[in-house]
Amino acid sequence: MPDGAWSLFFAYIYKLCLRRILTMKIFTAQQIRDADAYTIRHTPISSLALMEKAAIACTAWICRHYNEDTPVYIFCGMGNNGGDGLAITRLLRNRGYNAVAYILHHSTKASDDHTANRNALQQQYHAAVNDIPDNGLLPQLDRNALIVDAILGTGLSRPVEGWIAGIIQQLNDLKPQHEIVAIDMPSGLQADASSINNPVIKADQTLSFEFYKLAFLLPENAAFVGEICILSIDLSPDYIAQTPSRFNITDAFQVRSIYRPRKPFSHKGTFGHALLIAGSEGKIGAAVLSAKACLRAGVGLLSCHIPRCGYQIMQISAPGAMCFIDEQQDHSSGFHNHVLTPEAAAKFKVIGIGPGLGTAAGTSWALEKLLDHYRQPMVIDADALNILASSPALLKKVPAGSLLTPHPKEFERLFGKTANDEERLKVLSQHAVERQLNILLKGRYTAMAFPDGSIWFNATGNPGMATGGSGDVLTGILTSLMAQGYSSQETMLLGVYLHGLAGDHAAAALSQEAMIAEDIVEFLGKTFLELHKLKPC
Ligand SMILES: NC(=O)C1=CN([C@@H]2O[C@H](COP(=O)(O)OP(=O)(O)OC[C@H]3O[C@@H](n4cnc5c(N)ncnc54)[C@H](OP(=O)(O)O)[C@@H]3O)[C@@H](O)[C@H]2O)[C@@H](O)CC1
Ligand SMILES: [K+]
Repeated sequence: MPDGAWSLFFAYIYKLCLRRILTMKIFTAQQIRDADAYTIRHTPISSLALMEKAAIACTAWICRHYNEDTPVYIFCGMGNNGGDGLAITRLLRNRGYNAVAYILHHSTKASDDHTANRNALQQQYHAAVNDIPDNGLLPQLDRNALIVDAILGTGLSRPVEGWIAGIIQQLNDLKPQHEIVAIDMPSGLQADASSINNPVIKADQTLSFEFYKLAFLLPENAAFVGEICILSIDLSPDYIAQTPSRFNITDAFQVRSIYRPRKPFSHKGTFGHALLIAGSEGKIGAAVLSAKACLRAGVGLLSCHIPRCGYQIMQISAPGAMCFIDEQQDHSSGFHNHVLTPEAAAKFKVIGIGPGLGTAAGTSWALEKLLDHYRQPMVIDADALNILASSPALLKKVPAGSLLTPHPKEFERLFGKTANDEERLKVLSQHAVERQLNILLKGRYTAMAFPDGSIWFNATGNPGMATGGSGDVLTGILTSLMAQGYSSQETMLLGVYLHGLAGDHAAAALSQEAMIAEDIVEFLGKTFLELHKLKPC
């Protein structure tokens, strides 16, 4: 290749990598509007051309997923979201689809780009433009038609009510006979605030421009957003790089840049010695799963502190793990003894505690003693969190930098109930900052709060992972990564990503229904191999 071609090629790859890194940011609706305005000001693209780019990307997506026989009804609002819908109608018509736009007059004034696209559509396909006046009725839809929701996007300024709320309700009632694809946002959904109890379109698919919106990642909005596809429209990388975002989402490239492949002269001492305190009578399985995951995730040495009843089970199930056997038969109450002196504590690079631990009085007492002596960051999960939840004084003793891994119920026990998911995120972040802890709130998009106030979301994983023991596996992975020298933040981002991806591989091989927690452990190897193959950007 000639020199000029090489430099163009490298510039293209650089831009791709940069874009990947930048689109991990989750912007507010206002920031998205600013990105739009900045792009129009600083690059040779007009706002109408940007809308055309967005419409081309949506049209291509629709054509990939629905054939030309599908009647397409595109409901458009009066702003630029509606403008997108009008442009999509024209582009679908150009490709031979029977697409018809219905403009809902919820406002007396249309945006400039809406008007321009209305005129363009009308000029080319006069019959494809229909107006529904304020208080007007929806048309009768053909069988198996596709509904495109281009009513309201990021310009939503208040909860929807009245006539337009009724339209949203009627469109939702047309499911499941008709699928709904939402353009940029399901109409009625607020990008940055809770939409609980508001009328919102229930999309099967949301085609979002450039970024995830915070609302997409909140469990309370799952029924509105459906599947998410992020379509790039080349918003200014400069704006994106310069603009701070409190919320972010991890991706493979970022995780790859955290992951450190092994050097040829490494030995097991290089990868740390972890102490896992887990298990009680009837819950030794949790300890085993966690231990297996810890070993599979690459720890150098693993010691497990378990009650007497678990000794043989652990040795047979996870022969790679060493065992400390508690004096108690059915629960542990002597694990604090490992850290009574700084020399003893220094033996372990990290302590992971909680899976299947139980909340016996002796266990609570030992946890308090452990926290009195141990000042290194720990991984704290399950029953250890439940013990902390029962004693605010104990929670205060958790070493700074520790990693807490509550599921929503445990979170509520620790930090109280909240009215909605937006408030829950605030509480999550507030505790991470005030207590200087890393707290990950498990969910479809696990939210990871850092002590600096930022929140990262993870997108790997699937509903098949909602199975007993999945959390124990995560604790094992996190403990393993911390033992190998990853910081608490690196551990959270990398560990949660790996756990989800291993779950995705397990689901692909076995189905979401049939996969069990052990399978997540089994597929960790494939996940590491996949990460290894990626080149860090
Ligand atoms: N960002 C980008 O880079 C790009 C963005 N693009 C697209 O632009 C979209 C944003 O467009 P936008 O700003 O015009 O806002 P939009 O969502 O159409 O709504 C505004 C209209 O709704 C009205 N309205 C508001 N609230 C209401 C309510 N509760 N109930 C009823 N009406 C309500 C409001 O009128 P109002 O009544 O407030 O005077 C106004 O008429 C974005 O989502 C994406 O699709 C792409 O084209 C390309 C690049
Ligand atoms: K929409």
